[in-house]
Amino acid sequence: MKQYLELCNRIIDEGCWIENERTGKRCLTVINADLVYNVEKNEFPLITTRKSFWKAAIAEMLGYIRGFDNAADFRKLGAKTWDANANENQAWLNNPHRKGKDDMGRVYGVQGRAWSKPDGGTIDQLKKIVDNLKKGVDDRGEILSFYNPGEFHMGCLRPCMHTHNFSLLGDTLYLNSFQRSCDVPLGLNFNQVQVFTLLALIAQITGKKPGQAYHKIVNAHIYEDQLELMRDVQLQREPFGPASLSINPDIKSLEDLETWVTMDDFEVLNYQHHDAIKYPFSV
Ligand SMILES: Nc1nc(=O)c2c([nH]1)NC[C@@H]1CN(c3ccc(C(=O)N[C@@H](CCC(=O)O)C(=O)O)cc3)CN21
Ligand SMILES: O=c1ccn([C@H]2C[C@H](O)[C@@H](COP(=O)(O)O)O2)c(=O)[nH]1
Repeated sequence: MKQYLELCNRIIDEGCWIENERTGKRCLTVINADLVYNVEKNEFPLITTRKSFWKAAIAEMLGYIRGFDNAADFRKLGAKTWDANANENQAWLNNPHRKGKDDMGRVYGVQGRAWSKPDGGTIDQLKKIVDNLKKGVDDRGEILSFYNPGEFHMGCLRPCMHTHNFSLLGDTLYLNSFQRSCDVPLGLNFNQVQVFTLLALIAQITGKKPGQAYHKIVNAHIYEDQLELMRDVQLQREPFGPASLSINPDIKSLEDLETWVTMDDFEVLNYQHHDAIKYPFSV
């Protein structure tokens, strides 16, 4: 929580106002933030100065693991977060690659599970990582990348958290996650949960101990219509102590994650929080 508050305060104290063409809004922006989550000690990085809808964040991550390309599939798991980008952005609605209502195109998990090869066929990046880690192998290239510039025109949004790089030191699994663009009031609340949970889950299904997750953010911003709520409401609240995450121990394989796992398999313990805040969302 401390590192989240420090980043919010830094944006407010030192941020630069930058015009964003895609959304038509101004963003108060800083460059570079490094957040660390202690997964080993189960210090779940949940925001306490407002209610966090952490189940939707985990549902989103599970959808990426499953390679979903459709906002309706995310909704069924419990995340409405892709509805707007799939159905309300004019540039995407006009895009000939859009396959109809709720289609997101070749984004995130599609790249993670079915990266197209130039000579035909696809690459399942996640399966290769899980298979290697299970065998105790870290080839120094255990990288899950959603960032495929050759297919940006076939998706509704370029991935923000675009790369997850796993590392094994003995029996301990580490994760470095890279994010190019971060909506700090809305997105980061989700992204922190996702980085933590991704390491916890991959460690669990590969039989490794989770260590630290390192989350690097490049462009961290607050949209102009979110600033007042952040500065005058959320940042005026006293944070509560940390929560922890409990994951169903019966989840043992990538196939389990792909088939029967639901949000009922996740529980948060000791979550004390202030009231929800409804931040404006920019499509
Ligand atoms: N401008 C913008 N910010 C983002 O954070 C973002 C995007 N666009 N586009 C792609 C995804 C979608 N994400 C989202 C979308 C919506 C919420 C959101 O509305 N959260 C609310 C309520 C969540 C709920 O009820 O489940 C929140 O209070 O956190 C969060 C993240 C993160 N990403
Ligand atoms: O996981 C996510 C996904 C998206 N965001 C935010 C960051 C930006 O505010 C927008 C994406 O806009 P771009 O013009 O493509 O940078 O969505 C996030 O914080 N986390």
